[in-house]
Formats: sequence, structure tokens, C-alpha cells
Amino acid sequence: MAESLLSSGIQYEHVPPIYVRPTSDRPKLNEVISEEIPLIDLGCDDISKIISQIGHACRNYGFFQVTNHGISKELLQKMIEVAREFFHMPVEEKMKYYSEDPLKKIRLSTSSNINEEKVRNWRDYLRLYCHPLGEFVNEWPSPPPSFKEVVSTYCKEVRQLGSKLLEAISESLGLEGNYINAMLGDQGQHMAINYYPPCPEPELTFGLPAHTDPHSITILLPDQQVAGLQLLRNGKWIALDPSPKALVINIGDQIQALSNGRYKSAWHRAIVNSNMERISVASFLCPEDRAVIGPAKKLTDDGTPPVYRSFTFDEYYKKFWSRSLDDEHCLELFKN
Ligand SMILES: O=C(O)CCC(=O)C(=O)O
Ligand SMILES: [Fe+2]
Repeated sequence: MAESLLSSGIQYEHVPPIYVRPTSDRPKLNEVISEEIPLIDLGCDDISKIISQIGHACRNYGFFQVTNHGISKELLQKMIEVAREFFHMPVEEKMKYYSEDPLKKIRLSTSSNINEEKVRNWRDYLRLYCHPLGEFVNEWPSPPPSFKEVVSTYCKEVRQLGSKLLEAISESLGLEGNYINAMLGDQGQHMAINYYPPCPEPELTFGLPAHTDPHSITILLPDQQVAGLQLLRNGKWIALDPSPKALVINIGDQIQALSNGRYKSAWHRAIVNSNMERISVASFLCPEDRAVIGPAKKLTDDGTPPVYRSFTFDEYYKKFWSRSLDDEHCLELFKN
């Protein structure tokens, strides 16, 4: 199994065949455009301006970046550094956490869902459940010596930010501020620490192929040095240039469902490059398993038909992981 990991110390001269995408399904980097995505200053005094900017971004991009988000630059740096330390540890140390079971709550893995995929992705990742922290933190990796402390502090701060953003998203839809947080219950929190090693032939494969996130909201701490995230808008892939100090926010499938399709859970992907490793830390808020999710009643009161049927998050999440990442949008399976 150690040989499945990319961060095993093996240097590849060519991408092994299991990672090579069919010609029709490659990054086609010459077709990618560069376009600014909304950058929202959460420190702005004018709250109604923030809410309207968030609404605009969720309708038109499904993505935005935030500054003055309340998490210090030092903590962001420490989070990336401890992630790097983890992936630079000897493979034998890392293998203690290896698993191919997508429902396992603390696991190091590779690609995305190795047992469902025909082609692998050029990524290793450490996936951690993070809420309630006390239930999981003891099982988290150590070494690196500062991992538990840095990651738990980061998790707590990200959670507060996520909940504030969901409040603003609720208001931007014309719903009560606490509507979304109440509908989603005591949300779980997962983290994917993504590690994309340099890739000898980046035009043949993906770090992560196009996917949408199945949760409510994602807060992504991107590598400040190395770009790689791209999002799909109006049929074109846009390369996102990380803004210093900004966090990248994208709404997940649950907000698309709850907004009755007004807000987009956008397709996005990560590409790799030939000379630099790239790290990203994605934090996902996930509704309680038994939370019942469906279009908000207020958004269908005017006679607009509900686009999606109601479902529990548990049902959705199991469906999502039973498929390959780049299948059709999982929400298509929940349409009325
Ligand atoms: O690495 C990135 O920039 C994207 C990560 C991502 O989309 C994910 O973990 O769901
Ligand atoms: Fe994602």
C-alpha cells in the first residue's frame, strides 16, 4: 500500500499509466482563462454591502475570496507549514494513518476514492474529522509535534468564520440570518489537507479532477506560492490566483439545494505542475447526518417549483462517496 502514496519518496520520470487521463479529459491548459473572482472585505463597516457582495458571488460564481476574515496571517502560515511537515515525514510514519475507506474519520489516502476510480489523481491527502474536536484530536497525527495544537486552533477559528458566512448567505437569500445554520443542525467539520507533489507530465493528469463539494460550505487555505485551483464559469475554466491573506470560499451542494438552485455549487479542479509541490487545506462544514435539506420554503412561496426533493445529509453523503468524483453533479440525482 505504501507504493500507492505519491509522497513516498519515489521520483517519477513519467506519469505512470494509472494517472494518465484519456485525451478528451485532460487539463487543456491553453484554454484556461484568467479572471478575477470576487474579493470581499469582511472588515467593511457596511454589513449590507458585504451581504450583497456575497449574494452576487454565490449567484454568479459559487466562489469568492475573503480578507479581514479574523484568522491571523501567522496561524495560516503555521497551518501550511505543519501540513508540509506531515507530508515530508518518512513514508513508514505516515502509513500509520493510511486507509482506502472513504468513510473513515481520520485517514491518509491518495487520489480521491481509489476503489471507485479508473484513473488516479496526482494527490495525497490527510482527511480529518474535526468536530467535536475532543472526540478526534487524540487520534490525529503526532509527530509533527505541533500538529494537534496548530490544527485544532485553526479548526476552531475556521468554524466560527464558516458559521458567520452561512449567516450572511442566509440573509443574502432573503431568509432569517440563522435559517441555514438552524436547518443544517450542529454541523460536522472535516478537513482535507491536500498535498500535490511535483508531477513530471502535468498536462496528462489532475491533482483533483472537476468536482463539486458535497457539503454546505468550503473554506480553502490555498498555497500562497503555487497556483493550481481552477473553477468553471460559463463553460470556461478560470485559474484562480490566490490573493495574499485571502481565504477562498465556495458553496457546496447543500446550499445549492437549499437555495433552490439560485446559488451555484461550482465545478472546480486542481492542476499540478512540474517543479513545485503544492499544499491546500480545505475545511468543510457538513450538515448533521439527520438534517433534512431541501429548497427553503420562502423561496418557493411565490409559486417557483422546488427543483430538488428533500433528503437527509446522510443519504446525500453516502450517494456522493459511492461514485467517482467527476461523475455528473450529484444533485442531479435529487431533482424533482
Ligand atoms: O487544492 C485545491 O485548491 C482544491 C481542493 C479541493 O477542491 C477540495 O479539497 O475539495
Ligand atoms: Fe473541492
